[in-house]
Amino acid sequence: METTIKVNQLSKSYGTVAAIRNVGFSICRGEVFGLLGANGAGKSTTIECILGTKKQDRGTVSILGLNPQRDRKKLFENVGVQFQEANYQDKITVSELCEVTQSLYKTSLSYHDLLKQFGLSDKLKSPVCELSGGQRQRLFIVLALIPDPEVVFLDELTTGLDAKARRDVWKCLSELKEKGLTILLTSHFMDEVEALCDKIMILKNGNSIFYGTVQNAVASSPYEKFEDAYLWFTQEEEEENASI
Ligand SMILES: Nc1ncnc2c1ncn2[C@@H]1O[C@H](COP(=O)(O)OP(=O)(O)OP(=O)(O)O)[C@@H](O)[C@H]1O
Repeated sequence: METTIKVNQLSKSYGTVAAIRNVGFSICRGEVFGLLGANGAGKSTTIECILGTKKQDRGTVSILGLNPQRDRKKLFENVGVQFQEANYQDKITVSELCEVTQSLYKTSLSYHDLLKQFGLSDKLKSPVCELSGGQRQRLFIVLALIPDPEVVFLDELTTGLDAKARRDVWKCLSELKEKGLTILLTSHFMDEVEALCDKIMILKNGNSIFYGTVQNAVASSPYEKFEDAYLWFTQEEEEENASI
């Protein structure tokens, strides 16, 4: 299978804080990859190094065969990023923000279709600042998909969404995956990870403590439920590390 993202022995420190150490994984085309770990585990740092918005101290990154530091422009055309909060004018409407986003790219998808898929059609004329938290979250996924990217980065995918909206987002993403979209997501919800991710990496204090499938993670733990296995991994390692 064609590799979309390849990360090799990535390390980055902020001053004396080692944010990530020797992180490595690869993601194939059409795969959903979950980067997991507690707050401060190193997820954002890893993503920023892959996108080239931060420079690693050591290690290499290849995304769509490009070097993110060198090929920024080409990368930008083919990679979508969901931001938690974007910078936009106070009173800008949903359709205006979509238009502006579309104008940044050479090729783009119809944002009308995307808004429909994500249940926001009736919000076209609404100011973004008047959307609910969950609606805004979905709008940011739409913005990430407007460039018709080959890879999309979704940070805390469904935080703030109600149960129905979460299921709808999962369904939309599964359909996009079927069409070959590669997805790297972070999530603190293990049901979501289980429903969507082909492979996961669990980070703890900047170290990779598990890399494989959800099924492997469960099988390597004494538990039957993934959430229990996840908690076991993150806690167990702490005790092991403490005794080393
Ligand atoms: N700009 C920075 N300057 C100094 N330290 C930083 C900076 N950014 C991150 N860190 C530190 O690096 C470590 C990893 O942070 P990172 O943001 O990558 O974690 P995260 O897993 O994305 O967390 P969250 O789930 O809260 O978003 C943390 O200890 C954090 O305090």
